[in-house]
Amino acid sequence: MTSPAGRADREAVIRVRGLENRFGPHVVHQNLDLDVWRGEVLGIVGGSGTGKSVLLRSIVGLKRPSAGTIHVLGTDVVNGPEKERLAVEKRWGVAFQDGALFSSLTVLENVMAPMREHLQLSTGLMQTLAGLKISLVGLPVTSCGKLPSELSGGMRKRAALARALALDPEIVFLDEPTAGLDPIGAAAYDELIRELQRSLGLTVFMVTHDLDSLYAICDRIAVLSDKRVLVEGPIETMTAVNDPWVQEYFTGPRARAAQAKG
Ligand SMILES: Nc1ncnc2c1ncn2[C@@H]1O[C@H](COP(=O)(O)OP(=O)(O)OP(=O)(O)O)[C@@H](O)[C@H]1O
Repeated sequence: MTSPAGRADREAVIRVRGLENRFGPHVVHQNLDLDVWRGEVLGIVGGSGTGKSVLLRSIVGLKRPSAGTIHVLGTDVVNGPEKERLAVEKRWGVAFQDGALFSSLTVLENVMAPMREHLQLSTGLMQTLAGLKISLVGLPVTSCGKLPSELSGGMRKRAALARALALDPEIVFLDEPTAGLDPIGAAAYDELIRELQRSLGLTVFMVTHDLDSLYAICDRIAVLSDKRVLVEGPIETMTAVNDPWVQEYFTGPRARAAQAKG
C-alpha cells in the first residue's frame, strides 16, 4: 500500500513554515518547515531538548511562536481570527504524555469534558458517546466510573486517548504515547493507534523516542535537529542520512532490534 506521504494527491493537513520559537534568548526553533499529510502516522524524533514537545504545543496553540506560520486543516492557527481557530480546534485531539486527565473527574466525565465544552448534547447522549470512545480504546466498561488515580499508567494513557477522540477528530496529537509502558503494553498501544488510524482515517502526529513504535506504525519520520526539521521521510531512508545523531539513532543495536520486530 502506498502511504499518503508518497502520493501525488496528498493533502497537507498541517503546514508549518518558517517557525521560530524562543524562550527569552534561548532559540528552540528557527526557520522550521514541516508538512503533515492526511492519513499518515508521522513520528517526530530528535535528541533531548530539540523542541519536539514545543513544536507540538505550538501547533495546538499552547505556545505562541515568535515567528512563522502554522496552518491546520487550512486555518491559520497563529494569526487567523479567533473564531476560525476555535472551530478548527474541535477537529483535533491531544493526548499528553502523563494523560493530563482531570484528577477529580471519573474517566467517563473526563471523556465527556470536550463534549460539554464544544457540543450541545444532552448529558445522556454524551454519556453514551463517551462510553463508546472508552470501549474503542480497549478499556473495560468498569473503568468509566473510576478516577484516573485508580487506573494503571497504561489505562490512563488509553483514557487520555479516549478523551482525545471525544469529538471525532481528524488529527490526533500524541506526546510520548508509550513512555513508561512495559514492552507488551507499548506494543498493544501501538497496535491500537494503528487500528484507530486505519478505521477512523486519522492523521497521527506523534512525538516519540520509542524505536519500536517508529518501526511498527510510522509512515514517515521527521527528525528535529539544529532548531529545524533536519530530514523527513520513511524510516527506511533514515540510515542513509549523513548526520551523526541520525546514524547513531537509526543504526544502533536498539534500532536493529526494533527493525527486526517491526
Ligand atoms: N516553558 C518553557 N520555558 C522555558 N524553556 C522551555 C519551556 N518549555 C521548553 N523549554 C525549552 O525548550 C527546549 C525544547 O523543549 P522540548 O520539551 O520541546 O524538548 P523535547 O525535544 O521534547 O525534549 P525531550 O525529548 O527531552 O522531551 C528545551 O531546551 C527546554 O528547556
